[in-house]
Amino acid sequence: THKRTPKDFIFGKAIGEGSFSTVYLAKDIHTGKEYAIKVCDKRHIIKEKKTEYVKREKEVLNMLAGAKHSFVRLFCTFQDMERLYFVLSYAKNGELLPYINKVGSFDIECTKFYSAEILRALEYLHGLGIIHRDLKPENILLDEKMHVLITDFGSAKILKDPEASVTTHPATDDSQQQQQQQQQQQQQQPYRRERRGSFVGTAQYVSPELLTDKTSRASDLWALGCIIYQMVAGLPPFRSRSEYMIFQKILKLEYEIPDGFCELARSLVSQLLVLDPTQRLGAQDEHGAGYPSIRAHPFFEGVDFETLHEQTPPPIY
Ligand SMILES: NC(=O)Nc1ccc2c(c1)=C(Cc1cc(-c3cccc(C(=O)NCCN4CCCCC4)c3)c[nH]1)C(=O)N=2
Repeated sequence: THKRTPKDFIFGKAIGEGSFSTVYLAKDIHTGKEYAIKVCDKRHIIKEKKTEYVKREKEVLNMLAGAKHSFVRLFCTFQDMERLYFVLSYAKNGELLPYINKVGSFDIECTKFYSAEILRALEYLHGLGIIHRDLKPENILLDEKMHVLITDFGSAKILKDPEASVTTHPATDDSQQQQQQQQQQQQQQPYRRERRGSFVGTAQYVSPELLTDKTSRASDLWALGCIIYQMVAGLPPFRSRSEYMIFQKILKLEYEIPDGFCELARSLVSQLLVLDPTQRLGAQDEHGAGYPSIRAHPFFEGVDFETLHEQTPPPIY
């Protein structure tokens, strides 16, 4: 097939906004197929010193080419003078977040199903030595049949030695960190520390170690805990009017379980929202062998993890 250009597509509405990109619904003129095309402005990426993030996203998407489901696929890339184009899967039902907001909170069957689909995706991702690092309901998409497609790997980390459970970065001094955090508050941007190799995702889902410069696959397990909490309660566990206040609550593990919160979900969430990443449920499971200790939690009683993708997702109402 010849190298595509923007002229091969009819661009429709914007369906997503990344920090350095806009995602458009687009139709391939030749096949009529719909895609999501992520368009990145070259000048902005260079100015913000984010070329590494764009390269990393393409590298991870290529590593995921063998995954049969659970992740958006990268079909092709091309560029023109001003922009880079990533032709990605179009997830017809969009992000998980509007569904949580629409129904207020998920019932237990929905929470179990979608938590299990996200866990299966993390097992595959971590099995390849990839940490997502910005997992949140906006990056969990739903395909035409309402199955999960994980997206946005711009913040991902590829562990060189997947056996290494934690990688560390030289910590910045507090004053520099606080100053940067105050800067971030004004911008209300996803909190990314502007230092070589260091970043964090989005405040509400950031694990404590991401704030103290240590990255591990357990960071995604923390985000999973936050997302399960949010499916049950309707809101994320750590909330405040500023990102800095959210970080303080995370580091103090300051969150509440509302009345009526399902006891089994509370038990699972409390074993994932653990400050020490090595003590989180699943953190001690053997690398590359999935998360048997999370699957075994009573919350997932009755879930058949091996046939999730063949199952009809429970209705969200
Ligand atoms: N940062 C990223 O990588 N972002 C990406 C990447 C790939 C990608 C991506 C984002 C996609 C986002 C997306 C957004 C949408 C969408 C946008 C606006 C509206 C809708 C929509 O109305 N969906 C119907 C379901 N709604 C949901 C909420 C309740 C009412 C009914 C979908 C569909 N797909 C996508 O399909 N593929």
